[in-house]
Parts: sequence; structure tokens; C-alpha cells
Amino acid sequence: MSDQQDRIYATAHQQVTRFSFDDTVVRVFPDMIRRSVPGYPTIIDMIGVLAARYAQPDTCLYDLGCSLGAATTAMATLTADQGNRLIAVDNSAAMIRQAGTLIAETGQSERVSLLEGDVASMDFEPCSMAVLNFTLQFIAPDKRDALIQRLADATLPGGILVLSEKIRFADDAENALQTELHHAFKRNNGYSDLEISQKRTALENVLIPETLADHEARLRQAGYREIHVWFRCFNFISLLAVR
Ligand SMILES: C[S@@+](CC[C@H](N)C(=O)[O-])C[C@H]1O[C@@H](n2cnc3c(N)ncnc32)[C@H](O)[C@@H]1O
Ligand SMILES: O=C(O)C(=O)C[C@]1(C(=O)O)C=C[C@@H](O)C=C1
Repeated sequence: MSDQQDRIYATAHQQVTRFSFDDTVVRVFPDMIRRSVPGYPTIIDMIGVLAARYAQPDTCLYDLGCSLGAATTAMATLTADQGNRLIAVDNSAAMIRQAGTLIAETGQSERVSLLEGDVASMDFEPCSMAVLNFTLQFIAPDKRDALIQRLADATLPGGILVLSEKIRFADDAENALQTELHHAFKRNNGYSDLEISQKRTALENVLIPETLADHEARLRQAGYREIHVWFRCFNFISLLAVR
């Protein structure tokens, strides 16, 4: 079951605990992410479009921090009959369990390997596409350079990384405005001020955003030849990095 409405922070919690991708979150995840991330459905659709454009025949495609496999399914659907193997990884056992059920329902299980594991410590096979769709932000900052470097090293010439992140802005006024606009988006999607504020507390020191410049510098340093911002809404962006 993962089709319930997100009401996790609707009532006052005595103590707001650190956000984690457990069973409670899995049950509401599709609703939570759609109402929390501006443009999420578009980003998923466009990951499919990017797969159709950049996935090379008979190569691996990675979905890292796959949650319920939305990006995996988009990539699999738009690369049918190309001989690609999809490797979807998440370190939440609850997510992986439910992702397995959902991917089986799409009939794509044969091409998809679902792995429970930490993407910050895994070795990558040669691949033509990797997706980090709102995952890097949850990985300890001191592990991010090494992860992106290992991914860049595993990516075939002409292959890509799609990196989507919540970002912060170096300028305090800009940061405050973009954060306020994101909260207005959440309010417009039915979240109350209490829900917004408790979720924000739960995400503190769990989701650690960096600036666009930080992301671009890391990607360039790792050896990506081209870096494009292809999606942006308020403090949410998605980058296309070409190897
Ligand atoms: C915001 S969700 C990603 C959404 C998903 N990519 C999508 O497009 O629907 C972040 C996911 O990253 C996973 N995650 C966080 N840290 C991870 C790590 N070190 N290794 C693997 N997965 C991780 C979480 O369990 C969670 O499922
Ligand atoms: O809800 C928020 O305020 C968020 O920052 C959104 C966000 C994300 O960017 O990953 C945070 C956690 C949930 O997984 C879903 C969405």
C-alpha cells in the first residue's frame, strides 16, 4: 500500500523526530513527494525523455535512491527493446519492498535489478545513464565528492547523470524568498502551516542542501564535459551532466 494521503505531520508531535524513509513514509510517499516537490511529475516524465535520448543500447542504467521506482519505470518504459538493464538502489528496506511490488505490476521486473544498499559505498558497473533524483541531498556532504567521482568514472563517453536537488542560495534574501515560495506551493497543495513547519524540523540536518554553484563545481571536477540546468522551480533544480 502506498497510495494514502500524507498526514504524517498534520497533528502536533510532542517531539518531531528525524525524518526517515520508513514504512509510515512509504505508505504516503507518492502523495508526499507530488505535493512537496514542485514539478515532480514533470521531472519523472522528462527522465524518461532523457533516457530515450541518451541511454545507449545494451548498457546499464542506474536509479540511485530509487524510492518506489518512479524514475526506473519512466526509464524502462522509454528504452523498451534496447537491451538496457536497470539497476535501482535504495538503502530503505521499506522502500525496496514496496518498489518490488510496484515494478512487478508494470511487467518490467525482468529488466530491473532492485538492490537494498548504500549508494555512497557501492561500486558501479559501466553505465550510460545514472539518476540521482532528490537523493544526493540525503547523503553526508563529506561523501558526495567521492560518490560523484565514482559515478563519473563509471559513465561511458556520451553518457549522462541526471541530478535533481533541493538547493540553497548563497544570498540570504534570495534563499528566504525561494523557501517562502516553496512553502506557498505546499500550502496550495493542502499542507497546513503546522505540517510545513514540523516537516521542516524533521528534515533539519537530514536533507542538507547545497548551492547550484557547489553542484556544478563538483560535477565539473569529476569530469562531466557539459552541465545544463534543464529544470528549475523555486529551490528545486534538475541538472543534466554529460560525460
Ligand atoms: C526523495 S527520495 C527519492 C525519490 C525518488 N528518486 C523518486 O524519483 O521518486 C530519497 C530516497 O533516497 C534514499 N536514500 C537516502 N540515502 C541513501 C543512500 N545513502 N543510499 C541509497 N539510498 C538512499 C531514501 O531511502 C529515499 O528513498
Ligand atoms: O517536503 C519538503 O519540504 C521537501 O524538502 C521535499 C522532499 C525532498 O526534496 O526530497 C523531502 C522529503 C520527502 O522525501 C519528499 C520531498
